[in-house]
Amino acid sequence: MPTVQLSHINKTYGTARVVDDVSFEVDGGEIFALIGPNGAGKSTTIRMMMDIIKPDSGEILINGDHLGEAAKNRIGYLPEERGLYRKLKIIDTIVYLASLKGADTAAAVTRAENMLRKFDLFDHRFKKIEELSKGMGQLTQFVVTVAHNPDLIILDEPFAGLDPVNSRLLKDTIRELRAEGKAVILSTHRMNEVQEMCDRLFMINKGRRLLYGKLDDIRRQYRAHAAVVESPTPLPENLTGVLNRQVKGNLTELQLDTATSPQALLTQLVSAGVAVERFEVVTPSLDEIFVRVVKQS
Ligand SMILES: Nc1ncnc2c1ncn2[C@@H]1O[C@H](COP(=O)(O)OP(=O)(O)OP(=O)(O)O)[C@@H](O)[C@H]1O
Repeated sequence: MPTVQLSHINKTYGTARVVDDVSFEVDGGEIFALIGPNGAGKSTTIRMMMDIIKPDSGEILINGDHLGEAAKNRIGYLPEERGLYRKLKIIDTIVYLASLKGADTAAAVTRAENMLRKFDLFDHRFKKIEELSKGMGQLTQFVVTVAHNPDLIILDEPFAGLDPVNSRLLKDTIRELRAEGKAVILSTHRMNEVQEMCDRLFMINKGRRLLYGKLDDIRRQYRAHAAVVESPTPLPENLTGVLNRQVKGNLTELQLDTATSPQALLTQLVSAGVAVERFEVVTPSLDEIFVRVVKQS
């Protein structure tokens, strides 16, 4: 059973349909990206998953259940606008919020303390939130988000403002949560992070689905008819199907016509006796796919 399942969700503000027939599901043990340009409908979709606002129509199920209190307690949400009570100590914040979620507070504290150790925040656990730096506050809020051991973890721009070391620590921790079987939804504008972290994605624009599927499948689908060849000797001039070539040292990037597959090019190179040291089909980055797909829509 999927951890979260959205079926045919619609939301209209005034006359604007800001979420239009959106359906997707996220399973335990995966990191799922919810991406799209500004104003696409991501936050509205997340707010509906959190039951902060209601969809006009459609269904949202958490572990197969409708969004009641029990189902909502299975969610951990890190909002983009961070907000913890500034006068409260880290440890008290964790206890308070875990108890609000109906969790065993002792278990939540143990879980949180282990994470605080990882983030080098354990010695700060009796500090007030207002005494923390921005990055420390952000990591603390992440710990608070997952302390009650939720099944579904929704993270809105979780890496914003973190230094490279903390960013890596947080990435590792998110991967560990995936390994524990959690469903993680990552909403971000940083495509390199999606490419690095996520198994599947949903791209929304103007409330509608643009892309939905496995990251690898999507990147393969948008592969260009191009290949990069590394060879110590220049490539033959008379290769069939090559529209354009760019040479940089031992590397040559070849643009192919639509009738010529990269495999056919490789066969030609091998039969011409070229010493191919590396051969790579050019796969666009998610960033390039994002720009292309949004422009087309
Ligand atoms: N409370 C509201 N009342 C009216 N319109 C709203 C409301 N909330 C959001 N919208 C509109 O819904 C659309 C989607 O907004 P949403 O915040 O979901 O986008 P987003 O994808 O999260 O964008 P961003 O990446 O900029 O955060 C926008 O056109 C926005 O103006």
